[in-house]
Amino acid sequence: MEQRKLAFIGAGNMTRSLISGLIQAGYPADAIWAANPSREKLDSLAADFGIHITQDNAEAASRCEALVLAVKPQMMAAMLSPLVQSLGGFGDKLLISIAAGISLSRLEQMTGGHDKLVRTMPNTPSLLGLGMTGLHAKAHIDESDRRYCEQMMQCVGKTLWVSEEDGINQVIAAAGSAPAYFFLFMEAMAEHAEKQGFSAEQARLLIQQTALGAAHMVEANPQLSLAELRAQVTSKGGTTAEAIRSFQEQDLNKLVGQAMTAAVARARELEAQL
Ligand SMILES: NC(=O)C1=CN([C@@H]2O[C@H](COP(=O)(O)OP(=O)(O)OC[C@H]3O[C@@H](n4cnc5c(N)ncnc54)[C@H](OP(=O)(O)O)[C@@H]3O)[C@@H](O)[C@H]2O)C=CC1
Ligand SMILES: O=C(O)[C@@H]1CCC=N1
Repeated sequence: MEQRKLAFIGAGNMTRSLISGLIQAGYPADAIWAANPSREKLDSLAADFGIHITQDNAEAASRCEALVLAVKPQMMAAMLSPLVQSLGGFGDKLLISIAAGISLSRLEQMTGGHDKLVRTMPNTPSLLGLGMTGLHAKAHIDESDRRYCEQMMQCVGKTLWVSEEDGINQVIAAAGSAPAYFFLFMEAMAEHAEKQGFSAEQARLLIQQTALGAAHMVEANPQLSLAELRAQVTSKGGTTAEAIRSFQEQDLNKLVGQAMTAAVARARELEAQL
């Protein structure tokens, strides 16, 4: 991929995932900067990946052509305001936000009218190169900037462009927040398995291997619908049918739909607040 000078502002979990993926994909460490107020995460990024680090956001930003805005949504305005001041604007730099709940128009305001912006929504499996990232940009963002963002995110997983900005909020519900839904489901299964006499370690093994196997089955069989894969496990008059009947009696689909709707509602609420 194109190797622009790239700065990460905020050196938390998502930054670590992205830097790890970029380095593994052959992006030169010398072209990457990370900035963060506290030192510890920076030191460990420098030790692990050999990138440049600084506690001064303006230093990282001024040295780079592309910036990943990787602070918590609630910190974005407080981070950008002094940065805009000390740089006197972002010039021709490409700004890539990974934050939930901050719209492009709000980012434009926070950056003093800068409009070379791309919104992305990754998720934590990016840490393992198994991420899923949604991307959105307004029509004026050119092809090379789009390709650059897409290739960066493809270093840590798969990507999907959404044509409407609200699609990013739908990506949050279906992918950004979604690893936690699967963890919650696995927690519930593990808790029950433990109650039936398995040790915590045994319960985790049973459930993690099954979840992994199920995800691989989906990936390896694109010709089969999810319902068909489920049908393959569900023998007529058998055990699975009873478990599925029990889920459906509780209207699992409605429950899941409500949870995803709640995630989108919260993302929209943040967009209105921040
Ligand atoms: N976690 C997830 O599953 C996902 C998160 N996101 C988005 O990614 C973004 C980052 O999340 P995540 O990596 O999990 O969060 P983290 O809290 O792990 O990282 C945020 C980092 O920003 C640093 N920071 C705080 N203030 C500033 C500042 N003024 N200048 C520079 N750095 C600052 C913090 O430093 P310190 O700790 O030293 O205060 C921290 O290291 C969020 O906007 C979130 O919405 C998107 C998709 C998935
Ligand atoms: O929970 C959150 O707000 C962030 C965004 C998606 C995943 N974590």
